[in-house]
Amino acid sequence: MANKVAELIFIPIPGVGHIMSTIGMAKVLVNRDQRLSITVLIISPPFTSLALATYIDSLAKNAIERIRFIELPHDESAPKLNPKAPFTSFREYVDSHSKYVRNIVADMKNQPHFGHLVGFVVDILSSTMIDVANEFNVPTYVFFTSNAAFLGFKVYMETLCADQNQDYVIELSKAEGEILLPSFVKPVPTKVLPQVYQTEDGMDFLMYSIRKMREAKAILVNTFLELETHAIKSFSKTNFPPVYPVGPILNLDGVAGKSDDKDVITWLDDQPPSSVVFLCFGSIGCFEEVQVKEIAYGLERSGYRFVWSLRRPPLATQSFKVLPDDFADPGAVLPDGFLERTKGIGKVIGWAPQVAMLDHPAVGGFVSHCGWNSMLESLWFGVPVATWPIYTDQQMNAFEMVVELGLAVEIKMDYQNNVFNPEGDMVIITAEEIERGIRHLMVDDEVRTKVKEMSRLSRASVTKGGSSYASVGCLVQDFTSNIT
Ligand SMILES: O=c1ccn([C@@H]2O[C@H](COP(=O)(O)OP(=O)(O)O[C@H]3O[C@H](CO)[C@@H](O)[C@H](O)[C@H]3O)[C@@H](O)[C@H]2O)c(=O)[nH]1
Repeated sequence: MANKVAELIFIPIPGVGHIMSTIGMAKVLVNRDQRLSITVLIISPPFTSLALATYIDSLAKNAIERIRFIELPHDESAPKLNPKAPFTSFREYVDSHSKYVRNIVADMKNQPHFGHLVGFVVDILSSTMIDVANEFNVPTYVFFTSNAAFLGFKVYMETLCADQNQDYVIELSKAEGEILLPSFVKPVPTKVLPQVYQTEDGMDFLMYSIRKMREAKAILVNTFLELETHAIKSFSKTNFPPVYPVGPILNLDGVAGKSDDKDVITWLDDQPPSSVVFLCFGSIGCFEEVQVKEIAYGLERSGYRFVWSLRRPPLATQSFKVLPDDFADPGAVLPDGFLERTKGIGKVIGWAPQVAMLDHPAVGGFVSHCGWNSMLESLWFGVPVATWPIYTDQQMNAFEMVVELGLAVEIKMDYQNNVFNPEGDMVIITAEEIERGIRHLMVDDEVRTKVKEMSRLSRASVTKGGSSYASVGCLVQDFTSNIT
């Protein structure tokens, strides 16, 4: 009886943008085939994040059939995050949990109700767990939470490093101009390449993780063929493991925030259709006070109704130990009288019920940091985006959305802020640029029409007969092929 069940071990990393879609992937799989059973091992976060803690808490409260969650012990002796080597230290932190993974899986395998272990599904940031999967003689699959074009960039950089040396590649990516990447049709300006990979730490991580990914049996990417046709096809010319576009994988239940979440939805109920601009910068995005004020002026001048999710940066002394949180009093950083003057037309909130807001007919435009989940959510609900990327993949996502695919308008594509890059130059986007971007966002019918069409395609891709539906079918077949 037991061997009729195919068991998978999922190891997401503790970050809102990663864990939610990885668990979303698990849900898609168990809903697709009832012979699948999944254990998700939750690594305790090495930083304080209310949003993440709330999400992890919610997992224990809302049981999902055939998915069990196991929180790994919080290990005080685990390596600490080092702001000077964020990638390497985060990887080491995650890797130090291998011993718990090994023990838990060995234990589960001894239990009578446990089925047939068929594989591990890991994140790029937990790719060392491939070694643990090997100890159990099962293959590993990587679930890549960003997009195919960005994955293509990483693979290309790793290939270049194998041909040249790492320092040469870092210098190349810093040089002004454009670079041809196999996963993009258009030349990519080097100014949108992630600064985090222009350091030894970033490049070491990139090299390590892509090499590890080469050991995987397949790569699952949270994207769909109709959106990233070129990028997805570009992998067929490489010797990278097979890439399966399985998305969009969305968490349509949203991430519960505070109890007053409902107020903003009630407020939206009273606004005209497509009249409200929604500003939100993901689970980590935040700005210095001087930039906050420019946003406020830009919004006010645009005259549009708005909902603005404004988050407080961590204190410098808390660097990497605490993630952005809601302001106790946002008025303290906003221009004098701003909240009073905009009372009738706008709302400043903390953590936003983003999915419910994008689904609301009153929301007509989304100013976003271009985190990949936010991009997929905006496309799903057909809400056009104005791009304001902050770090990692976001500048390239903005370029892909605006230039490569024509599915967004630009406020900025190459912005990086000081909160996460204290040694970089302080760049301020002015109120004029913000006002211009918002006006463009709210009146550009061409982009709006394209986004609506992509919304239709994104929904079609995950329904029976769709491209991602077919990819998931192939994977399920693979997972279940050895059970009787
Ligand atoms: O106030 C908020 C802010 C965020 N969200 C949700 O949180 C998720 C945020 O995900 P994403 O848009 O991808 O942003 P990040 O949290 O910044 O995600 C990280 O992970 C992504 C996937 O790898 C990357 O693309 C990003 O650059 C990286 O920062 C989305 O589902 C949002 O709906 C809310 O519900 N309310």
